Amino acid sequence: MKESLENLTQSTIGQVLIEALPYIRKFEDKTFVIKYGGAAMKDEVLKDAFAQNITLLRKVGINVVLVHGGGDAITKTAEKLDVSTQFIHGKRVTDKEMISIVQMTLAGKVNQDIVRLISEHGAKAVGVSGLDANTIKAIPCKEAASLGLVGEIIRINTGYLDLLCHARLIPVIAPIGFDDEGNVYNINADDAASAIAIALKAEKLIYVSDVAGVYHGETILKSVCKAEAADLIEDGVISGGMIPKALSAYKTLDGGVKKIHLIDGRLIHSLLLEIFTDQGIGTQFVTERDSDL
Ligand SMILES: Nc1ncnc2c1ncn2[C@@H]1O[C@H](COP(=O)(O)OP(=O)(O)O)[C@@H](O)[C@H]1O
Ligand SMILES: CC(=O)N[C@@H](CCC(=O)OP(=O)(O)O)C(=O)O
Repeated sequence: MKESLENLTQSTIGQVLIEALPYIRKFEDKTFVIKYGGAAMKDEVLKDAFAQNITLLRKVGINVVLVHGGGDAITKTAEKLDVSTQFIHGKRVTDKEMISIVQMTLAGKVNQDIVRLISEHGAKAVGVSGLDANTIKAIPCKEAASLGLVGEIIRINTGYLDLLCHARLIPVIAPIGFDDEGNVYNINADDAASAIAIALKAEKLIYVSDVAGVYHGETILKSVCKAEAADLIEDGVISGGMIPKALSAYKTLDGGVKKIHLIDGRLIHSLLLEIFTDQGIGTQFVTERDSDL
């Protein structure tokens, strides 16, 4: 009995690996932008598994570009320094003192921790702050009067990111931007991932977050089109942090990226399941109902 169960397990494992083959062939040399956030950035086991997943994607020939968040880490650093934090519609009010904290936390600590973890698993990651090689050029966002130094991206230096990808390195990008006047801007990580995916003409943008997908009541929507999302936002079904995520997803679709997924970072190996299995997981954002699935 034990032997047959072992056989069954082996055959299942074999089946899963074989299922991955067409995807590995299809995605070789394609660019995937991954927005890394939520529990997969905090829990030690999930962090480790995520770094393994990223390493595997790179090793099978996918150009992986990571854009990380770190909102909680910024808030914690600010608290330690006795600086209070305020958000307006999900975006942090950022004055001169806060932008130093953002830069220090994202580019100095969060970014380098991710680079180290990926390197431990055998891929080579390069930390990229948006200021490095002029990667993220920004202007003050439309709400600058209330938000301060929060930026809207106007240009991505794709040359530098392409160079890293061609060298089979993994860019790990901290979402801060610069302008010609020497200002540094705090940029929402979902917005940064969107702009980078469009600029790199990515095959996919994947948001790794803390939910199983977009919920409508108890149901996880397998896909959600632009018109439905607008209704769900209007009805308050999509709220809070999901609003900027959904809006940035449709902006990315409009910018030419065809596949945008939201997956559950609390589920171990969710990235591999999404990319390399037939069923996929989470929610796909699509332009029109039943398109692009
Ligand atoms: N309809 C919805 N489906 C799923 N999550 C939703 C929905 N409406 C609001 N949310 C909230 O959006 C959050 C995800 O946004 P956010 O916390 O900003 O993610 P991240 O930190 O990964 O960028 C979820 O944890 C959930 O609380
Ligand atoms: C303007 C703005 O709000 N920037 C974000 C940048 C980090 C981020 O987006 O992190 P998460 O993805 O973890 O939320 C912030 O200061 O928190």
